[in-house]
Formats: sequence, structure tokens, C-alpha cells
Amino acid sequence: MAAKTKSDPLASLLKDLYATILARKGADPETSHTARLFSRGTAKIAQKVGEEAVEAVIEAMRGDRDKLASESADLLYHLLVLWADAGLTPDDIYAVLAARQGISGIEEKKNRKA
Ligand SMILES: N=c1c2ncn([C@@H]3O[C@H](COP(=O)(O)OP(=O)(O)OP(=O)(O)O)[C@@H](O)[C@H]3O)c2ncn1[C@@H]1O[C@H](COP(=O)(O)O)[C@@H](O)[C@H]1O
Repeated sequence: MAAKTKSDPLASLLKDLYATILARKGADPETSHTARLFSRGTAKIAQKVGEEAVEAVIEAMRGDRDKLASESADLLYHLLVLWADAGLTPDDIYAVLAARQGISGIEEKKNRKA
């Protein structure tokens, strides 16, 4: 099941983007937005994820599908930067999603550790 997910175009695109993001660690903040984010630290990266999430929510509530798509792309990019900053890879997240497949969200929440 995990191999099927990895061959998905979105998963492949996210993997390539993640590799680009990792390659920007230590790059010049003057020429790379990603390097600039890394240089500003975890709190700034986390703040950007929150801002982009709010912007996506606003566009969803406005009913603007094009802007929602654009803000969603911003959100995914900044979330990948947050993962890279934390030492998480997309495969770590896919593993969590795969483990939940076929389990009702209501059932999964009941089994979460406090
Ligand atoms: N997907 C993205 C992407 N999405 C959004 N952004 C940038 O995110 C920034 C968001 O602007 P904001 O004003 O919200 O944020 P900010 O400039 O940090 O401003 P403040 O919050 O500090 O006020 C813009 O500069 C966008 O260009 C991205 N920057 C890079 N990528 C990808 O990352 C790759 C590497 O980019 P660089 O690291 O810049 O080479 C690119 O080729 C893209 O594939």
C-alpha cells in the first residue's frame, strides 16, 4: 500500500519539493526563500504555516477556489519546510496516514494516547 502511495503524482511532487527544500539548508538567504526561512528559525517557520493555513481557510469561506488552491500550495510548501526543520520526512507522515487507512476517524480518536 505504501509503495502505491509513493508512485502517486502528488506524492512524487511533494518528495521532489522536499528534496529541493533540504538542499536549501545552508544556502544563501538572499537568493533562496527557503534558506531565508531556515535562517529565521523554527518559530518563524511555524508562524508562516499558521498564517498560510488561516489564508487558506479565509479563501475557502469566501468561496474563491482559485485562491484556495494557491493558498493551499503555499501551506503545503511551508508545512514541508516545517517538517524539514524538525527532521521529519514525507515518508514519516505517509506512514502515519497509512496506519490510519481503513480506520474510522471517530475510532482512531478514541484510541489516541492522552
Ligand atoms: N513552493 C514554493 C513557495 N510557495 C510560496 N513561496 C514563497 O513564500 C513567500 C510567501 O510570502 P510572504 O510575504 O507570505 O512571506 P515572507 O516573504 O516570509 O514575509 P514575512 O512573513 O516575513 O512578512 C513568497 O516569497 C513565495 O514566493 C515559495 N517559495 C518556494 N517554493 C518552492 O521552493 C523552491 C525553492 O525556492 P527557493 O528556496 O526560493 O530557491 C521553489 O523552486 C519552489 O518550488
